[in-house]
Order: sequence, then structure tokens, then C-alpha cells
Amino acid sequence: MMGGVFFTKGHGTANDFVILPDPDGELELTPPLVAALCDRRRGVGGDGVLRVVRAAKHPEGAGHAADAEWFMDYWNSDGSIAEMCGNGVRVFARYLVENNLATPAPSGLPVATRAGIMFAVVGADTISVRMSTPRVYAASTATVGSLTVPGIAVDCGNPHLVCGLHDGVGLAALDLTTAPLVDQALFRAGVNVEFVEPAAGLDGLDRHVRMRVHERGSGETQSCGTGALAVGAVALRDAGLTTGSVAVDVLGGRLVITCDERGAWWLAGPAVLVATGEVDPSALTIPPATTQAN
Ligand SMILES: N[C@@H](CCC[C@H](N)C(=O)O)C(=O)O
Repeated sequence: MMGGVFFTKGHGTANDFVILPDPDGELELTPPLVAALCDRRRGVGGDGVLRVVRAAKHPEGAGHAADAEWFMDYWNSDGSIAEMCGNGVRVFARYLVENNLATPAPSGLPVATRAGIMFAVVGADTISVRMSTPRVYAASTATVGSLTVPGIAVDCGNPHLVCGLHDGVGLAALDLTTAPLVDQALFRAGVNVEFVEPAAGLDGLDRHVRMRVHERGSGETQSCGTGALAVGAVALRDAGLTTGSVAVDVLGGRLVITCDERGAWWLAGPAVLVATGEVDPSALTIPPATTQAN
């Protein structure tokens, strides 16, 4: 195969990614190529792409190069770019450590993103990421079919709308095959929408909820780390707590959000690499370009 692209496939609670090693930023990544790689029938398949590039070698990472060697260049499966991906950082850190590109430090491995530097503490199974502080900022709604659910907008570096279900409507009843309708004026750059229902209490945790998510640029996914952070922030706030831990059950497993005594926010859960390979770009079905390349 001429000019193959090497990849690793990984996931965090079934939020899955095509990881592209590109330390020197030489890969010509375009929205159509990303969409083709993420195609689940004609490509490798994934909710998004994580390009592993040295911060110094990426225009949006260079400003962080003194503090973080690596930049997570995250793309959604439709070829759009997002500021941040919480599960992505966990899988990215797993990739760096397993490929001897970084050494896990007790204080956390710095990973530069478009939303700033996150710190990943790498364990055998669980990877915990110190996230940016979620900002709860506005009331809004999301409409799914004939159901309109009140929600709270939360900025986690990327935009979220957390909607709590009430009145006997459960998560299972929601059809998320199309995007929920939201206030376009409030969410000019689009939004990730989380629907939440309470779950039975768990020992050692302050709150326990279940969530489904419709992600901007990827559709319904099995999990969303920044979405879980937004949900955890709203759950603690609604409980009148300024610190604590929230278990967030997603379709693909369990994430735990913690706000510690120092006011630091953490996202914890498993991160797994499952395959490596080489893809022939000429064999991919490249869709017509709809967005500009980065
Ligand atoms: N699944 C991710 C979020 C990915 C980005 C999101 N779709 C966006 O466009 O903001 C996560 O784990 O946080």
C-alpha cells in the first residue's frame, strides 16, 4: 500500500476514536478525510479523530508548547473541529503512555487542547483528567419530538445543554437519531445535549444519574466526558454541594465526576486501546467537502 495512514483505535466508555500519530504535524487532515475515516461501514469507524501532534508543531498548540509536549487535535466524525473532548483526553493519554511518548507523572500528564491544558493521571484501568472548571450560565430548552425539556447551559470548554427528565418520561423513550431542537441564538456554534434521569444511590458517591447524549458533530454517542462533567456540575449545584462526586452512567459504562476540596474538577473512567493498523486513503469513500479544512 502506498502512502498508508497509521492509526490506533481506542475508546473511553465506548466513545470511540481513530487515533492518528502525527508528531511533526505533517498529515493533511481535512474534514472529508476525517468523515471517511470515521465512517462505520466504509472506514475505520469512530465518533471522532484524535491527531497526536507535538504542541510546537500545531498552530493551535504552539502557545502551550512550554507546558505540554503534546496537543490533542480533536475532530468530530462529521469533520468539524471541537475545542475539547474529555474521553478523548483519557484515550489520548493512554496512547501516549502505551507508546512511550510520555511518562505518567503523579501530578498528571499535561495534554494541550483548544480549551487549554488538561492533566491526565494514568492508572492501570482508570484515567482521571483534571478538567477546566465548568461554567453554568443560562436556562434554555431542548425539544425531542413532541417533548420539550428545560435545561441549563454549561460551558466545559465546549458547549453543553443539560436537560433533566421529569413527569414519568425516561431516557429510554427518547429518539436521539436526529439532533434535539435548541435555541440557535444561544448556541450559535451548536451544542452537545445531555438528557439526565436519577439513579439509585451508590455508596461513597454524592449523586448517581444516568445520561444519554446527542453530540454536536457526531450524533448520539455511547458516552461524552465533557457532557458528564456538565451533568456532574449541575447535579452538585442542584444538591447545594460545592464539592463531591457524581457517578454518571452512560450507555457505554460509568464515568465519575469529582469536584475536590481545592475546587479542581475531575473526570474519571476507563480508557482502552483496541487495535492498530494502516489505512489506504485511496480506498476510503471521501465525501464532498462541506466545511473548511483547519
Ligand atoms: N465526546 C467528547 C466531546 C466531543 C466534542 C463534542 N462533540 C463537541 O463538538 O463539542 C467528550 O468526551 O467530551
